[in-house]
Amino acid sequence: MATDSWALAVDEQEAAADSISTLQIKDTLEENGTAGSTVNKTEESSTAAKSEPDAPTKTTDEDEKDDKAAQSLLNKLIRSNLVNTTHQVEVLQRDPNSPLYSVKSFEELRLKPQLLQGVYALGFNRPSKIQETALPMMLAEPPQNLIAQSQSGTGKTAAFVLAMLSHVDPNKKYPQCLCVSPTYELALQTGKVIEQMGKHYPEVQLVYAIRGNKLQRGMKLQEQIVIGTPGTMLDWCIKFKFIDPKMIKVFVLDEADVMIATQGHQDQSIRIQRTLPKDCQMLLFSATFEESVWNFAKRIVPDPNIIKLKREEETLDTIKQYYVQCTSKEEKFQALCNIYGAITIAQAMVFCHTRKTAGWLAGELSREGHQVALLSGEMQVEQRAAVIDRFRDGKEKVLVTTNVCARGIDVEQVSVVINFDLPVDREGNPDNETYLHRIGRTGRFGKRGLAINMVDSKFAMNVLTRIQEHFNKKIEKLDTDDLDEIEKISS
Ligand SMILES: Nc1ncnc2c1ncn2[C@@H]1O[C@H](COP(=O)(O)OP(=O)(O)OP(=O)(O)O)[C@@H](O)[C@H]1O
Repeated sequence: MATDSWALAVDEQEAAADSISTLQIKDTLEENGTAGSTVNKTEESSTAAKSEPDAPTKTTDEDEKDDKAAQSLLNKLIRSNLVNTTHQVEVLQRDPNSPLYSVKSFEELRLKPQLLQGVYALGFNRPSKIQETALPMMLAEPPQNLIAQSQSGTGKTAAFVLAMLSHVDPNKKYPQCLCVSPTYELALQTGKVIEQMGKHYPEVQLVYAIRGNKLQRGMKLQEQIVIGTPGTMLDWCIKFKFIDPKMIKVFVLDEADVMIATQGHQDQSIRIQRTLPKDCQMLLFSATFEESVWNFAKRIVPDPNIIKLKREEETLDTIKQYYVQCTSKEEKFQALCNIYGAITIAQAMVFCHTRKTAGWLAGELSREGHQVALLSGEMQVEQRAAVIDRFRDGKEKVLVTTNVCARGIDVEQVSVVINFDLPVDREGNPDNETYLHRIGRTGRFGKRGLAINMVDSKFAMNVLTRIQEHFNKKIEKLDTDDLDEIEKISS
């Protein structure tokens, strides 16, 4: 296929994606004026969050698009620290005979002093678990390829940013590192980390290869690091030749699991990769590692070392589970009020099936005098981040949300989870995984948690029974008209 025809196809694809969404980025996110960033922000929009502010209230979870990119951005926006992890690192070396290095301090990595200063300025005292093993591999000579998987917030971004900054030659004024991110906003977030970590290394410059950042035809980029989305990056390499791919030393593909969720991104990334020299270091990161991600990773990264951080098994062992039998949503609301009247609940998350129910319930609860936060799919990502942030700070005591909206978001201090509606999939079958994930968050770190399920129909009772069977754990019946009985559950 001629270069121009596929580039046109990419353009059309991106334009179509852009027209769906209208995410506004807060000023704080757009402060990218430093380190030579040449970004034209006026034309940007994104596929990260498909918000529909004027759309009528939808009634099914189906409408609440499980948008991985939005979720990932949300987690980044609200996170101020490393995720607490006791996970084990699993390492698969390309050459099992070569010694495996891991470092316990940043000094051991012999970083450039400007970069060490940047690391400390960010408040990092020591490498995170994934960084302990990944950094020596990434900084090794000759460079090693790496596929790394660990949950969000474990320090992957900081690790590859440090690797890119370490590998560039600031005296050479052309691109040497390419970093591909699934969306404009995620690229911007990574760019921010590059700017912060490279704060004391101003000779290294960064440019954003994103739609709307229009460069003059025929120009050659002078910045050493280019970060962007696959379509534009590909154009800049092949169609416009702003970048000479043959000079690239490090290629990073971030958020591979999000990347493959967008049609076309996979092909574009592979096409970029094919233009790079054989000895270019290929690094791929992903929060999850299902088969599709793995297949993609293998095509992008030849002869990889592989690092995996195992996710902690969620368990229902430390959680007391109850159900309350009702006949309507009004009765469920009353039961909820009774529970609140009888026991002191530090913070609770209440899950509803639809946005409509969530909105209604939040309204009723605040009329009862509760400090309620509502997290809903129609909110823009940044509004959602603000809501979670306030809840995490304890400004609100109850967070009402829908399952889709809150998936993958960790609020660890919650002591009670209430399933106002039980989680079901689109066919109406019990969604055991979501149940475990919702409930599992209450019993973290050995603390005892409490989960209360509201049942208002034969259908819901059947779902509950199947959940019980699946986990082989009894869910006790709770009579919410009996205050003594409710009091007992909190002891
Ligand atoms: N060694 C470290 N010490 C302290 N904080 C760190 C360290 N490494 C990273 N962090 C901080 O922890 C948070 C998560 O790190 P980072 O964004 O690199 O994780 P991630 O695995 O890339 O997550 P995501 O997949 O969501 O991007 C950030 O706020 C980052 O500044």
